[in-house]
Amino acid sequence: MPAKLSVNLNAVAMLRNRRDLPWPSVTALGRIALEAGASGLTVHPRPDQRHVRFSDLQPIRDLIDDEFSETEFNMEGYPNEEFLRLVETHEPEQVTLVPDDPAQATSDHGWDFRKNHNLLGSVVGRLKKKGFRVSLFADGDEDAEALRIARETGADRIELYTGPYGGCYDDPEKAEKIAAELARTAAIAASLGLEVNAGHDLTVANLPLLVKHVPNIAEVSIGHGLTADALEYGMAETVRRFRRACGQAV
Ligand SMILES: CC(=O)[C@@H](O)[C@H](O)COP(=O)(O)O
Ligand SMILES: NCC(=O)COP(=O)(O)O
Repeated sequence: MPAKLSVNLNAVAMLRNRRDLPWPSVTALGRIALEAGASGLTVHPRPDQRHVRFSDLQPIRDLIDDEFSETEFNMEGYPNEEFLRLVETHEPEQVTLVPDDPAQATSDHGWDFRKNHNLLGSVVGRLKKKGFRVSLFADGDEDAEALRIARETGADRIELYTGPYGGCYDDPEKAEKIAAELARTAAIAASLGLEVNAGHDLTVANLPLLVKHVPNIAEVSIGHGLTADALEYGMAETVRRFRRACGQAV
């Protein structure tokens, strides 16, 4: 089954925030992405609202409910009380928990599952009680014990952090090596009953090798590289290009 594509709208929101004007519209670009066959929309409402604002969340929820009910909303964030309240208010189908410090420039590492198993156990328990699918951001080099701990939190999925893989755009040998390590981690995760997502710095160029090595990726969430391409090809054509790169028949 080819990986599904969830379009991350952070970069669209970042562009919108440059001026006190309502364009580019996060929901308008989200609609084009879903019309072109994306399986969902992802946002990462950071505490400083540098890009996606809390006021963007309900319009995205309404867009999916009213016009694309077969697609999904995925919210990413650090599980502080503010974020958990946003999740419980806007009810995304999936919540992706990341260990980000508010001052971080971007998400650049996964959870230390051994160190955070109490925090994650309690937060995942709260989210599972409310029926959310929970994914935990992972470095992708975890051993079986760490992945077992991740599974024992009650989480449904891990999301492989593919930043280092994306950074190998000029080093095919290193890309191959990292893809093989991600495949190893994904296979152990699957054997423990965890589904596998992936995301960060993925592009049309690097997706084919990743999905070849890691055929059990359920969903990739992509924003930066996809938005860059959308400036060149338009959002609709870009989503089709990324879907093909995931191995989808388009
Ligand atoms: C979790 C992850 O890798 C990305 O989805 C993250 O949302 C990127 O955040 P910025 O768009 O703020 O860089
Ligand atoms: N979880 C990854 C994501 O949503 C987007 O990451 P990027 O493509 O903006 O690097």
